[in-house]
Amino acid sequence: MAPTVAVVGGGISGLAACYHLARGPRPPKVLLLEASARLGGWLQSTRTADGAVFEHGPRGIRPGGAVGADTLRMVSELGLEGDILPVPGDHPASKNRFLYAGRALHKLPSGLGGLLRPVPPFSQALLWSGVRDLLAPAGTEPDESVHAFVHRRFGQEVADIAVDSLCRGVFAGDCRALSVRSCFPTLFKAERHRRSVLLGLALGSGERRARGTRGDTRTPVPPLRHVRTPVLSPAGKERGAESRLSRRARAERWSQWSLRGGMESLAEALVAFLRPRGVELRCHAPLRRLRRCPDGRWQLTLADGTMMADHVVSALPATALAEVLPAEAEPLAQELRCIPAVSVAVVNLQYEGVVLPVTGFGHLVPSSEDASLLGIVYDSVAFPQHDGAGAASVRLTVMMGGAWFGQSFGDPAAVAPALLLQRAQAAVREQLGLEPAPTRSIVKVHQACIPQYTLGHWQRTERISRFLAEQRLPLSLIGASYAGVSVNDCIASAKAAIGQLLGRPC
Ligand SMILES: Cc1cc2nc3c(=O)[nH]c(=O)nc-3n(C[C@H](O)[C@H](O)[C@H](O)COP(=O)(O)OP(=O)(O)OC[C@H]3O[C@@H](n4cnc5c(N)ncnc54)[C@H](O)[C@@H]3O)c2cc1C
Ligand SMILES: C=Cc1c2[nH]c(c1C)Cc1[nH]c(c(CCC(=O)O)c1C)Cc1[nH]c(c(C)c1CCC(=O)O)Cc1[nH]c(c(C)c1C=C)C2
Repeated sequence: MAPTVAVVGGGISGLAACYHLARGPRPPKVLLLEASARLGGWLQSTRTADGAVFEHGPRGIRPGGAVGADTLRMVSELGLEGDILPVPGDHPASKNRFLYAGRALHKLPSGLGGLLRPVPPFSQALLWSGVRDLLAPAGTEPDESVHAFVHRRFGQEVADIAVDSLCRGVFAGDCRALSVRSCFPTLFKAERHRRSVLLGLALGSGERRARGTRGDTRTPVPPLRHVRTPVLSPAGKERGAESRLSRRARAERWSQWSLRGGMESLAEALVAFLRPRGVELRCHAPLRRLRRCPDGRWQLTLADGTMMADHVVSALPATALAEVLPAEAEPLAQELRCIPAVSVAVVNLQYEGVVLPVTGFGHLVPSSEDASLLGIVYDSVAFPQHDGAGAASVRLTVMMGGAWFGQSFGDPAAVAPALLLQRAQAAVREQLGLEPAPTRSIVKVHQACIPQYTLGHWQRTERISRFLAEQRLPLSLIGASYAGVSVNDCIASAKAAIGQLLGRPC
């Protein structure tokens, strides 16, 4: 009888794991368990009757690198090629990003000219920060906060303004708490291998090729029928032939892409792929308890009974997995509880008859300017196809809270949506000068939605890997909590884990 694999968590990581389990020859029996009423996790798009699309989670995926190419290959195989909305390299949303600092918008410098002269909000030419990096000795610490690392290599202003904002625009996090080794492994390795970050980025880190993108904790795993060995998978880098879509993305220098029906259509296409292949997809099915049976299989306790599985792939947030582990896995649960996640308020706004003062991807706000307001995405610039029918509209997404949610708004479970809407509208008035009231607004509070790789995260994931290996648990850990929060990283971690489980690259 084919072994049973239970995938727990129906976000993009869990769905991608099912996809790789189902598409090979002689697939195991696959069951996906999702606690909520829908599949897709943070991939959430609202489609309105007039054809507009509002993203409440990810809105753009990067095509570059091995992981970006792998996602595009999957998108092609799912038949979504015709739905792709690319943002080419010469588009304003690719070229222009802004910072709101000193109560004004500033375009982030690009090109040589922007580096040679002082460009506000920076008081000196960024060239000098580059020179500093080329001359500074290499660091010796095994990990450092992102802020400390950038301060040491590029100086205080770059750390306080540029990198503070970058960490808010990717992790909704505080660069003084986040780990450079885990959040920006390319920068960390560039310094380690070439002494200078810029040299490392220009020449490549000089590492041997076959390593994961974010960590190096991969454990070799025998094929599924023999599996009693654990997996904590970093985003995998094994490459197949480049897809036509990926070649096109490279030729047209896409900075990001979306889908005509919004990012949620990626989850829907995966569901449509999985159902006819016999994968059982169960919503309203929260996993309550995992227990190891004497024969080595797992017993999964659900709200309405129990089931057995030979292998469990956890695509849950780390803290959710910690809640269901058996008592004998308490050392693992303790590590998992130390991987926190921050909450983000996402407010979508649509305006009619207004013009943005600048055109670009959006702007970020350094924490020193306004800790509570992370940034504003100008959605209608990158993806006007999502504006819907009718008058030309401006669609914006205001993101608030993150690592500063508690101090700014209190408990995310109790905050009033009206307060968030008011704060978002005030920010749009103040920072973009749009005075009229929006014609449409949607407020969402995403609790614990972006994991934070804090200082020492790499040691935590190593200890987790070691525990899984020593205990020989038939358990794979994938998802945003471990080795990259981007959609690409989540899909790549699923692919790597299933490749190890099946004993062949996916
Ligand atoms: C506001 C926002 C903007 C973002 N923007 C971008 C972007 O532009 N580009 C990009 O690449 N990435 C972006 N990301 C990051 C990316 O979207 C996420 O990291 C990714 O979607 C996480 O997917 P996941 O499957 O690992 O986790 P999740 O989506 O969190 O899925 C986990 C699933 O597990 C379920 N679950 C929890 N407990 C249980 C249980 N006990 N039993 C069963 N099921 C359970 C949950 O209901 C959920 O569906 C953004 C994220 C957010 C929140
Ligand atoms: C203001 C808050 C946020 C915005 N987006 C996110 C948050 C928390 C989440 C997010 N954004 C990106 C990723 C994926 C990272 C990856 O490795 O692909 C995630 C999880 C993409 C991204 N967005 C910005 C940057 C610099 C990046 C990194 C990749 C890239 O260069 O494209 C900038 C940015 N994000 C937001 C705004 C308003 C903004 C402005 C310039 C929203």
